[in-house]
Amino acid sequence: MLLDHFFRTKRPSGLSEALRCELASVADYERRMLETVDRPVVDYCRGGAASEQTVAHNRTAFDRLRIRPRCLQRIGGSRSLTVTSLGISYRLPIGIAPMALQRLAHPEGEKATASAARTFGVPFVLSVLSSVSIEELAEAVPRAPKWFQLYIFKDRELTECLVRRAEKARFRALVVCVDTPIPGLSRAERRSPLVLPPKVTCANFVPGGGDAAGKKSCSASVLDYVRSQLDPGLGWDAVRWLMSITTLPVVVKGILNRNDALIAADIGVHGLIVSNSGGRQLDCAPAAIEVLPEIVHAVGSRMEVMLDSGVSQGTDVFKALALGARMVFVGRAAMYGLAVNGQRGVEEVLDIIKTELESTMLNAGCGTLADLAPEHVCHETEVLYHPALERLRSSWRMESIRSDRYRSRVRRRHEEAVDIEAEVRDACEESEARADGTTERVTFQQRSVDDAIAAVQSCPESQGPHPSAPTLTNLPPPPPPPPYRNVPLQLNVPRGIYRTNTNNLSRCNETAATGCPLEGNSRTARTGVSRKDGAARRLRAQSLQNLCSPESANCNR
Ligand SMILES: Cc1cc2nc3c(=O)[nH]c(=O)nc-3n(C[C@H](O)[C@H](O)[C@H](O)COP(=O)(O)O)c2cc1C
Repeated sequence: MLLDHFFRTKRPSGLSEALRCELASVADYERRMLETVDRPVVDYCRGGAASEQTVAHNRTAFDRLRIRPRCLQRIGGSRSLTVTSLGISYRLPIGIAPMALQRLAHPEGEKATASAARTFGVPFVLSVLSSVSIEELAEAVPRAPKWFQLYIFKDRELTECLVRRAEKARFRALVVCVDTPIPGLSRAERRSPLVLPPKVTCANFVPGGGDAAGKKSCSASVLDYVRSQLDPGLGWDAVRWLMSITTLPVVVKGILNRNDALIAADIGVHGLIVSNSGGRQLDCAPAAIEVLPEIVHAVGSRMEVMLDSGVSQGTDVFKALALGARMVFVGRAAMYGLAVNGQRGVEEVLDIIKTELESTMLNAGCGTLADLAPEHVCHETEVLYHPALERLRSSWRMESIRSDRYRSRVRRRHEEAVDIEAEVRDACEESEARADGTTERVTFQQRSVDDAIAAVQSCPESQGPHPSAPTLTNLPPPPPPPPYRNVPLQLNVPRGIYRTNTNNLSRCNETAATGCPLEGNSRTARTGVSRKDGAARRLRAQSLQNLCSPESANCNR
């Protein structure tokens, strides 16, 4: 009954085509899940530790990375996404992360998720806190590529027993979670505690679910018992111990620090998963994707570095793989699919992510996983604060300031008595501020882009390949700009763009004679001044200017 209450009747038995069309992304599945299961289960699936900053941060950290495509890469016909991990070949570089108590989301629980993983040829990691036991799962989905996640409990006998059961059930790897010295603090759970329905329990710890392990506890508070077995006193020797009792490859999950990664490599673990457990353990931890590059840099050549936390779309997978992850795991994304439509839902979620990954790869110029490289990803700040752009910006700022000065002088000229002497003085000062001998002003775009490229080429960072500007530095020198008089005057130019253009001046003359349709023209037709003949040219420009001024008798506006 209680189980029915949790799996409310809202769950569709099979998704209609129309409904499936609405589910085009993992976010759609998340929204749909809200209507499918009860609030405490929603909180259990979506929630994180304490203020849930890490949960949010996992998302924003991915969003702040930009994908920098390469073009015309001669992408061949082979589009395989196959990856080899821990000696086994998988069809996708995506796995399903361990998640406890999946029968809360769907009656089939872990069996459905593992079946979906088998369909897609990806690894499924069974949580030690699963609601389907090791043996039950192995029997139900014998051919799914299965890994087993465990904690090293206070009771080592219990831990060893679980390892033996996983080995016997032909699991392919052990994933030891090291970021959980105590259970995560969930505020949502504190507000509305999750009451497990009788049929949903930690199946590995109840009689019938196993042998010695089951005898340790069969009370209703199995979960509490398992939680009490978490050991904050563990050290790296415990991982060494685990490796000593099994022949299965050991993967350490929950690494966020390069020093820990180095220790893991030193003691010879086979792989690690850079993870903050989806923000469910330490609030305010860094996003996994943020620390991935430093960890890959530290130990990537010595072991397989994988990642989970925050992966919910193909672009996330692309970014993680480009930054050096061998494989990524999805947690909540799979759980949402499971809650909405069981095995089918998980398959659809995997299909969405796979399709998005393929599309991202092709659009970024990558035909195979081997083509993905760090050059394809950069942080948004690298784009926004690149030295070349800084030059561009400062150039723009200066032009704007000059432009404002110019405009305010024009206003004054029309509103107050014009002090020609002061104007001439101003013009001279302005021309002094420019490089000596400059008699013409070029457009903002031309000058600042040339400056920026020159700056990048001369700055020391650009001597070697600059990670964020490889193409800019490799560019041949830009061709000389076209002769100045050939550049047509732009009417809707941004503030600060003026130039000498006799054609336009004469056009302005013509329009002035017939009635000036565009006052803006007059603003752009300004003559530059040099130190020598600044005053004279300035005066000439001003008289032309006045022809088109609003006060001009020809401009009836
Ligand atoms: C509902 C739920 C239960 C989880 N249970 C476990 C668990 O039993 N053991 C474990 O190591 N990680 C557990 N995790 C963490 C996942 O393995 C994984 O690190 C995390 O979900 C990845 O982040 P993502 O959900 O943003 O993809 C759980 C995550 C969720 C969402």
